[in-house]
Amino acid sequence: MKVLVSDNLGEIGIQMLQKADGIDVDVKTGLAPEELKSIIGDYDALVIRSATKVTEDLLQTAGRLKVVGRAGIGLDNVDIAAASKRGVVVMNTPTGNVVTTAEHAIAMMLALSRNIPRGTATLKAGKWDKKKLQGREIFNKVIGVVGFGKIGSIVADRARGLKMQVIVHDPFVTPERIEKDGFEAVSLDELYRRSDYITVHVPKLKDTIGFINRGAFDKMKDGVMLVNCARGGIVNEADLYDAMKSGKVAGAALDVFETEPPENSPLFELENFICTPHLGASTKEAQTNVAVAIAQQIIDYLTTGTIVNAVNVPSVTGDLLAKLRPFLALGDRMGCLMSQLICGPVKGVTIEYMGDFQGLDLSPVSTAIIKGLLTPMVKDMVNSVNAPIIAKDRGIKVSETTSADAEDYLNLIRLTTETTEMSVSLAGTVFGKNDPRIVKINNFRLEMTPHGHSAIIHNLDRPGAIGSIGMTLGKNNINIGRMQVGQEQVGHGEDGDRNIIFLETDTPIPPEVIEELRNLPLVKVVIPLEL
Ligand SMILES: NC(=O)c1ccc[n+]([C@@H]2O[C@H](COP(=O)([O-])OP(=O)(O)OC[C@H]3O[C@@H](n4cnc5c(N)ncnc54)[C@H](O)[C@@H]3O)[C@@H](O)[C@H]2O)c1
Ligand SMILES: O=C(O)[C@H](O)COP(=O)(O)O
Repeated sequence: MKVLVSDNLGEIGIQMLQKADGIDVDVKTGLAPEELKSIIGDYDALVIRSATKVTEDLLQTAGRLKVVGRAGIGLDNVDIAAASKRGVVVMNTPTGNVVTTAEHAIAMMLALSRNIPRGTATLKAGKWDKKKLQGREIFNKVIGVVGFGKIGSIVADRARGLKMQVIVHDPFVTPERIEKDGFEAVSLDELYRRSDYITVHVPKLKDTIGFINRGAFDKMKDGVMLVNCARGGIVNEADLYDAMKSGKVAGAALDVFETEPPENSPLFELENFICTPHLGASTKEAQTNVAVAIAQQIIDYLTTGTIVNAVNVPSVTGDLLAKLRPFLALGDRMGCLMSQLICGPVKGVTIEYMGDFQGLDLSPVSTAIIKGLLTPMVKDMVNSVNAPIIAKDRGIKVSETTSADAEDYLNLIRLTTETTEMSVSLAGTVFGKNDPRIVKINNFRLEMTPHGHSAIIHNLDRPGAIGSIGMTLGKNNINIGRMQVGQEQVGHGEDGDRNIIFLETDTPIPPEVIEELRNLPLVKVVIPLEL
């Protein structure tokens, strides 16, 4: 496995990757997009921060790429939809730099309030501007925190420690939750109206781009101070300039910009504007945290398939993976078997989880089923990242249910597929700890270990039927490794007059032998299977 580190990653992360068995690491930072494009085809994993742009164009040439690991939080520089379509897992490290970034927001607020950057610059320039640089206390001032996620909630907590009055706006967090943490939840308009300081900690989304704009500034208190250590573009820089010029905003501190690095920003000419070059996460501690986290996540994914902190596929930790593995294997095989039993375009899939699954999150199992079902249709294009997307693109409606009743089993997964031509249902279970079995196909009960070369044969339940099948295979030199016979249920547990025979053979059954079997008088249906 080859890993390319294309942005500055803490040395400890590079060392971890270098020490990992079976992993080769190249560190090539500052590459131009064309240079990166020319080499990305050699790599299984790409480790980035915010500088490398992972575009659709780049991904098109990244034939081997399995995972993009972001040492940090923001993924604005990654085309996640394009990565998902190509089956590339995108992971980040959502917690490693949150304390550091929250501290940066607090530092910006204090630096702004006490004119620290100007004090430093003027003094170094030989001036003693003591009179001009009078600041303001933050004690008892109102700070409005916009976005009460990981960073916003730490900022709120630190501001409380500084004896500020903290008000919070986050439409996706209940007021009860905000109040439980001891803060006042308010509407955005109220936050604008009451705050002496406003600090922004929201992601850059369709709804948050430019949402601190002229209209927002108009609603703010005169003399407000603004801090943005979240993402460039959340604050409209042209409107901020006007609001500062007019005196509405007494000071602003930006760590992030609409364009990074910003070129000739008019804000730079304003004395009460301070800034840092996207330094929010840049402390030794945070960079160690995110480097260690991403290196471990990449190693785990490449060596054991464990997925942690992926944004485009459910996280499956090693522990959970160990418990889920038998069900993942069963789900994948059930999907694969189903794809060979149906004909016609698939309209919908219903997955029923019945019985005891020890409280496990089964969404990865559903993805494994869909992947198994789609694999024969789209081959290598499908994997556990893009399976749900491909199903959706094909108009396949997937529904899941759970219930306590698992018939005679401890746990049972029933998969029903509706195509334009038929409806097929099959059920599987895990025996013991790790033994997947198919136990029902439509109304036929059986006990099938789903792997290898096999065939399903429907025959009339008459003397000589099974013998004729065995003879035909023997005559053609095909050894039966295992044979199971089940009976059709016609209702209330009664058996019908058809058998279903499941055969495992040592070698595939050639098409001409399948035809021979189909021509036997008591045989009705022969379906060859490769599982
Ligand atoms: N400057 C840096 O170096 C740096 C470092 C780390 C993170 N960040 C950025 O900081 C921001 C916050 O990161 P986080 O880890 O706290 O994210 P998070 O996902 O934990 O929290 C974001 C919060 O914003 C809320 N939110 C979403 N839309 C909102 C809206 N319209 N109004 C109010 N609240 C809204 C969400 O409900 C959520 O609680 C992100 O933009 C992230 O990219 C910057
Ligand atoms: O999203 C983040 O983690 C921060 O913006 C930090 O970005 P950086 O890793 O490029 O400093």
